Amino acid sequence: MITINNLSFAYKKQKPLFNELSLNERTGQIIGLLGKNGAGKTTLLQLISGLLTPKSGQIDINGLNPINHAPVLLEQIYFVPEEFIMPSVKMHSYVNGYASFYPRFDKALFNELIKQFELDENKNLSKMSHGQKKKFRIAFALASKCQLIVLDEPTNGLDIPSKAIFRQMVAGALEDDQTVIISTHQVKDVETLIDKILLIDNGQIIFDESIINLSERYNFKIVSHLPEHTLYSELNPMGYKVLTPSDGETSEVDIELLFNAINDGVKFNNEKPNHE
Ligand SMILES: Nc1ncnc2c1ncn2[C@@H]1O[C@H](COP(=O)(O)OP(=O)(O)OP(=O)(O)O)[C@@H](O)[C@H]1O
Repeated sequence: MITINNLSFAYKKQKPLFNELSLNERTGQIIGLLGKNGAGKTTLLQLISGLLTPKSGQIDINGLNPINHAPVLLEQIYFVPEEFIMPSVKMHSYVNGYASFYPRFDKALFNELIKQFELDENKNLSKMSHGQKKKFRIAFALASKCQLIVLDEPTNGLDIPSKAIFRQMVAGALEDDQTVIISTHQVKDVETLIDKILLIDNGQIIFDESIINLSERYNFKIVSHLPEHTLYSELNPMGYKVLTPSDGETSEVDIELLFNAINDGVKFNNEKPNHE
């Protein structure tokens, strides 16, 4: 559904940010896009959403190039930026005006989501707090039922209960034909949600792996003594957080540990472990 071939991009008077970046993602996944500050996550999301134009290379979303702004594609992409300004209108007026751009918009779902987020639909959007505005945009994005939902740092500004509600909403509100890309540094907020991890560095996707494969091939554990086959470890109040090849048990992927291990140069392979 999302195919990127040899994408190159540079901001004006800046050195190239992406150089021949390629990517192929099937429909129906929740993708976590990770990377250090300035790696280009927001820029890549904007390119995918048709808000920026590549210098060269092709982006293809459901067979269409987002930069052509075809209405049939625009009505299937919803992008929630990290920072945004809301107009001075009441929530219900905004929804009445903008929902019609999204043919699959589900008003009942929207009402349910704003109830869960404890938002008041009679409130003026411009007078909402940062976290409330963010919750409104997330609720609108999910209710849009767009085939591609792009969320840039969605949990920044959300209070602790809202982060859990966010996870439940995303997990519960999606159809099989929807793909969600979440760019975040708050990996704990999405750890139980995402199906795969993309890691961007130096203008390239340097890691592209499903959570299920990672949990089959590697163990992420807290131990008091370093095991023999430790690939990467970090000191922890309980001893060590360690990454090892799988011993046959599956363990939940610790994305922060994984991220640090990749940055430390640990090599991950595609082979399934043999425990016979
Ligand atoms: N409008 C712009 N003009 C020029 N340079 C820009 C612009 N927007 C971003 N950049 C630069 O492009 C690079 C990538 O920025 P981007 O915001 O995509 O990174 P990011 O991975 O989302 O970063 P962060 O994690 O800090 O949010 C940075 O070096 C940034 O300074």
